Amino acid sequence: MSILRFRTSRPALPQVAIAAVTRACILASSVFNKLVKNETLTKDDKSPVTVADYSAQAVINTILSRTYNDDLIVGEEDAGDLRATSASPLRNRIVDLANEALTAELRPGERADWGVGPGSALTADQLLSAIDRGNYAGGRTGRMWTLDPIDGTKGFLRGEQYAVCLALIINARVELGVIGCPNLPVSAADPSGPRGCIFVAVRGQGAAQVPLTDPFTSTPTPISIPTFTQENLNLLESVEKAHAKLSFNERVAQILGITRPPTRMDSQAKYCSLARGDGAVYLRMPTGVGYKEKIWDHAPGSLLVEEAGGIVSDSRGEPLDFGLGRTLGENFGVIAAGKDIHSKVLDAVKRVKEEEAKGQSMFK
Ligand SMILES: Nc1ncnc2c1ncn2[C@@H]1O[C@H](COP(=O)(O)OS(=O)(=O)O)[C@@H](OP(=O)(O)O)[C@H]1O
Ligand SMILES: [Mg+2]
Ligand SMILES: [Mg+2]
Ligand SMILES: [Mg+2]
Repeated sequence: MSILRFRTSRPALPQVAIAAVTRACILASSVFNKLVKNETLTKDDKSPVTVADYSAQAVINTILSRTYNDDLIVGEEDAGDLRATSASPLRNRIVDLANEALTAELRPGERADWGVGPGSALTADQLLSAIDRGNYAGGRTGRMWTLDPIDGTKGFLRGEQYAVCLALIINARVELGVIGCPNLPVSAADPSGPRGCIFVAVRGQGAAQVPLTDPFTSTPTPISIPTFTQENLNLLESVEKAHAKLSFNERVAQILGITRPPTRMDSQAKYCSLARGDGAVYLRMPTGVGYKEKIWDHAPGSLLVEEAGGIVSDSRGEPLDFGLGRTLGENFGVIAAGKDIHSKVLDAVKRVKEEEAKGQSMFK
């Protein structure tokens, strides 16, 4: 196949990343309607993973490998559990789904030399190896991709928000972020209107949204964080209580005089909503059980917010460090907000931390 040969001229970066994310989004939304019980596994950390997570990672890693064959990938999933003989029904389903997504007809503006389209099917072994190309350990130097094939798997299983998330990191700095949100309304002003958005951010070039139905030929809509009035200020936060300390958020909201209820949604759809002004502050504080945040859960979202004019930091005000490996290191949480609000949130967060420390010392 010509697409497997080494290429001397590489295709434009965002287009390939958008094609990969779009195909994975279509795969995921088609799986949702047909998902049956034994197509979800529980990983060692007790979190769920479905045939959609595995096949989306296989599809995106395959496209990246065909177009940028030297690139390293830090991906969430690995194919270990799929290699057991007992996993053959699951494996077969993943192979079918991944090949269906890879070989689907080209869409307007899409090109076969991006590694997609009819004739690009792979064997089970090739697809399992593609999943395992995501096992890179990450680090401070060099060029790597980070992939969360389905971010918010629990949201996906509930039929709510989830996101396909891909970022390019060079020397620990996120240079490109692409996030696909199949269930997110194209316009928050029309929540029952059309759904499915792709968000794209390129460092130094801004942030934009394109519809999932026509990502290549439609004109991208630039997005930026607006100024919020006190009445409109609100928090964006996790749905899952085990993922973030929501009681902490409540106290921060009280200090900031926020009256509008929080918007709870799964996945990096929170960063996307913030970047286009559907919510004012994404606050994610550690629950205290020692969970380390993963780079694929924040890399594209953080660039999207920065390119939309916002600031992303941890709860000390330090930038997120994407050069530490697969995780962000010791967990100090995440604060993302527009430039004018971020410092106020940071001050409120510091105050709540002090209150908590005092509260704890009273009982010593
Ligand atoms: N214990 C714990 N603490 C903090 N975070 C955790 C924890 N467990 C999981 N995760 C990660 O949360 C990702 C899901 O995104 P959110 O937490 O933002 O959304 S939500 O909680 O589902 O609403 C989720 O991403 P996916 O695994 O891709 O779904 C996890 O990476
Ligand atoms: Mg997961
Ligand atoms: Mg995730
Ligand atoms: Mg995931």
